[in-house]
Amino acid sequence: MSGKTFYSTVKYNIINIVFQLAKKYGPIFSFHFGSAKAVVFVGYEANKEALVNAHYSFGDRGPIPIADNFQQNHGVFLSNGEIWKVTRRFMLSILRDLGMGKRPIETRIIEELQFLCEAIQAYNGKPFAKKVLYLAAPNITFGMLFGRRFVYDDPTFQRMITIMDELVINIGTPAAKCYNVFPILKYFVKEPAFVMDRIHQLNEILKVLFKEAKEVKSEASFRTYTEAFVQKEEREIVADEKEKIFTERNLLASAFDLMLGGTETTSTTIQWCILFMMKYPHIQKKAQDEIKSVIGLERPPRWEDQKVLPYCLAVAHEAQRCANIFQFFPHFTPSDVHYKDYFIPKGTLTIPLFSSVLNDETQWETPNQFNPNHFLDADGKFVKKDAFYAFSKGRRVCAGESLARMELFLFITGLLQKFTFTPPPGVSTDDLDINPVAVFTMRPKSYKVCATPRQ
Ligand code: HEM
Repeated sequence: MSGKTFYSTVKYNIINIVFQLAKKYGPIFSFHFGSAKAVVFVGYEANKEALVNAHYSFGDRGPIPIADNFQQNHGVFLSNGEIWKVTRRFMLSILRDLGMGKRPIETRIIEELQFLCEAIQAYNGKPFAKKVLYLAAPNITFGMLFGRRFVYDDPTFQRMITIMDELVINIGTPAAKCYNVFPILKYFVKEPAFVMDRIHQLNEILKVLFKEAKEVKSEASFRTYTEAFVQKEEREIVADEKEKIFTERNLLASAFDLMLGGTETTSTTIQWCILFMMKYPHIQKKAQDEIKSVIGLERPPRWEDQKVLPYCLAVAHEAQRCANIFQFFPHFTPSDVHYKDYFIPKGTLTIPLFSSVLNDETQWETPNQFNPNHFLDADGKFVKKDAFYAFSKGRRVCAGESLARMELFLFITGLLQKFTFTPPPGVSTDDLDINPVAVFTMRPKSYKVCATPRQ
């Protein structure tokens, strides 16, 4: 357990404010959000009730105008109704067919881990920026979309990463957040136009990559999400269905969802984890000792090793809990709801506050500390925690959860197997800043890290 309090150092901590409000008004309360009313769910019990037990009542996606401008009720993240239902079902089944959470993707992740280790090794123990830790996860998603990986300095790869980065920053600026509440501000805020421009650029790149991928002949019925989607599109045209769902518009929108879901989230969590490992070297050492004694330093970790590496698995989960990259995601009531003693009208914005569950003191022994023991029993065995809401729960639960879990365990364990991570010379563990930067996600601030190969 770390001696330092995690959240005592986090300035402007909205969660603490919300907990104070919940103490005064109860775990479900409303406030005015621009001209609209929003209902907030605070803590484990309230969120479980809303997201799991009453998931149909609170299962629509709430509006995020800056992103709705380009998704226009397509894809999965930001859509509702029939298009969401059909596209989500299709996405989940294709990702499963492509091996999400199973051996084919495991093999791909382990291969990508070697490339990441080589990129880190090239710094020869000298400091490198956290950006390097961002490079591996996108290639897993890109493989599912385009059927290939990219070398890290490939200009198209770099351009896609840069665009995603610019989008994540610009969707989350204070001005963009104001625009989301008051869309009338569109004439005064630069972000909506900037975001649309980058989406346009990204779509042009995607179209070229889809075309290139189509030219590769393969025996399999489909090799990528894109191929499976286009086959569906062709069948829909033949069947002449009126409400077409498998359109190019929806392909671009759902590919964007996979890119955002599959790059920013996992990569940012890896960056957080390495920061925590530098900050709490005794925890890093304990994880490394476990790896050395159980699988050694040569054979890459496998997914089934999670059963014999409980401490590493706990570190990956605790990194996610403390990183808390999505504090909440807006939901919406699809119809009038009579819930407990409340009447919540159709179309009300509801905010399940994941952070309030991940920091709920009734569920976590030391919610404000980085403490892998949260996920271990007295015998050191891994325990699943129902209050682990990093991926949300219920109807809108993250569509890439099993992929993300596998990536995080394998990348984090594989990195700790090969390297010891320390702050650059002249920087102490106390100097390491674990306050987040709030963009669309909660990111760690810029940092540099040294990686020393383990013998
Ligand atoms: C550390 C990694 C990840 C975290 C923490 C994460 C977290 C989340 C959260 C909190 C939501 C919103 C749920 C809600 O509205 O209640 C979400 C939705 C989603 N995620 Fe993830 N995610 C991760 C990785 C991924 C990956 C790897 C993919 C796909 C390859 C993905 C695809 C999606 C999609 C498509 C949705 C929209 C689901 C819907 O609205 O029906 N995510 N994720």
